[in-house]
Amino acid sequence: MAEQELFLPSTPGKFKDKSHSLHRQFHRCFASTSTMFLWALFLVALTAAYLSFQSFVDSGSKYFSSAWGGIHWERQVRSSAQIHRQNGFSVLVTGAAGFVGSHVSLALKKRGDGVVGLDNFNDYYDPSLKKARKSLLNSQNIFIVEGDVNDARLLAKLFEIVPFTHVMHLAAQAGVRYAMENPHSYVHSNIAGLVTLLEACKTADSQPAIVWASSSSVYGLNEKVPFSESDRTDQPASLYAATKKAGEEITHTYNHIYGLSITGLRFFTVYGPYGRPDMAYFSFTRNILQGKPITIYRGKNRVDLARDFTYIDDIVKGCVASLDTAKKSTGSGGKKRGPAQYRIFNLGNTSPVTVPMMVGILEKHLKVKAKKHVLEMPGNGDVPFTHANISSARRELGYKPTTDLQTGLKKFVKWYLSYYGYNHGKSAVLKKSQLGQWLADVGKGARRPRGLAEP
Ligand SMILES: O=C(O)[C@H]1O[C@H](OP(=O)(O)OP(=O)(O)OC[C@H]2O[C@@H](n3ccc(=O)[nH]c3=O)[C@H](O)[C@@H]2O)[C@H](O)[C@@H](O)[C@H]1O
Repeated sequence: MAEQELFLPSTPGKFKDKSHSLHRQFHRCFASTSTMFLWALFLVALTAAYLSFQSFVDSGSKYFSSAWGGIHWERQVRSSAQIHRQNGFSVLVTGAAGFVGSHVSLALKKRGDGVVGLDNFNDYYDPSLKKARKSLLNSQNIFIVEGDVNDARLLAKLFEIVPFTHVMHLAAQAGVRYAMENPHSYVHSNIAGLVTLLEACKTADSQPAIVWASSSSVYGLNEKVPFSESDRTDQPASLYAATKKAGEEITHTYNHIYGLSITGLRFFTVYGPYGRPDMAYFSFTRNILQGKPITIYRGKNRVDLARDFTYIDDIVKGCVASLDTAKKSTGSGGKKRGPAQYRIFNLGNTSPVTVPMMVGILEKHLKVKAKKHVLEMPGNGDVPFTHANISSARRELGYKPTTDLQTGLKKFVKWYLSYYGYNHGKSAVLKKSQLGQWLADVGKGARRPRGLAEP
């Protein structure tokens, strides 16, 4: 009985009650489990929806933030890449709205090659100058895609649309001293961007040959002159130089593993019309015309700094000759099929000029005396001098610079005054009569500077 009581309800009611409450509990429990299940399902669905929305936004952000894509865009890319000469190239020029990039693009297009530009139009210096270069290229039917070399999807798309035979890689974060202000921009463009581009090139079927811009700054603190390609390059003085040196090693790796044909060009302080406003000859011109002082750095023991200033037209010839002599890449679709060409050349002028002498030439062409502040070179990445040995480029590329600094700066000043006018930004320091003289002496055939009445 006691046992029975253990297993049977003492009263049916009680039992009934108990079973009912158990049933209710079970029901409640089931109900709450199913509610929980439904809630969980709802939460999972919500999370999934959120995540997929996020990834849509992430992947789509490129569409939102950049101007590429679409049928019209593809048509522009195809048309720009069209070749108009026998055995011509189709070239992707990165940094096409930049100084060297715009000049090289125009030269290639002029001789009938297909050219597609790529540029992110960043604001390292006045983007309106980049827009002006873009307009110039557009007028010659060169289309510049607005985008970043770090955008792998964009690069894949471009290679899908055009079977580029060559890539002229000139997009980079330039400037030696700015690396102390914004070091990450150098890593972003000169390292990460380079790798993204090489990945796209290596995967392409067939792979393009690559010519790209390294820098004289890789010679760093070397004292042996002139600088030869076989000299040591393991003591860079700036992060800029270090990223260019890293670029040389990285391109070598892609050459070795994937069979990409690589030509690296060590440019020596390139100057000329449509140049970079951050460079000394350009900012000095602006300051001299505005009556502002210029700072001239001087090395240890009061030694003048010197550069192997190289005129843009000579550099363009070196770039084009590099494309012409580049052998094909041997790989395709990410697989190497044999050893590929790997070259490095100095593209300099072989006649260094000191910074004070460069200022003297500007003063002569501008007919205005500079207000000079001479300052001990700060330890900000500068090197005391550069001087290129170009025998290798002469032999292999037929490279022969023909413009000395006098002539090159005369052409630059002529362009500067026709582009900006003589009172770029601030009040003019040149009188109209002085300008008339200048036009007679220097600017024969030049357009009258903007905003200036006939002298
Ligand atoms: O060959 C290169 O690979 C590099 O060339 C260029 O660098 P640099 O040779 O340093 O040119 P740039 O700045 O014009 O200074 C010229 C001289 O003026 C001196 N300088 C400069 C500024 C100033 O205010 N005062 C001054 O004396 C300065 O001390 C120096 O002695 C490119 O910018 C760089 O991107 C890279 O391509």
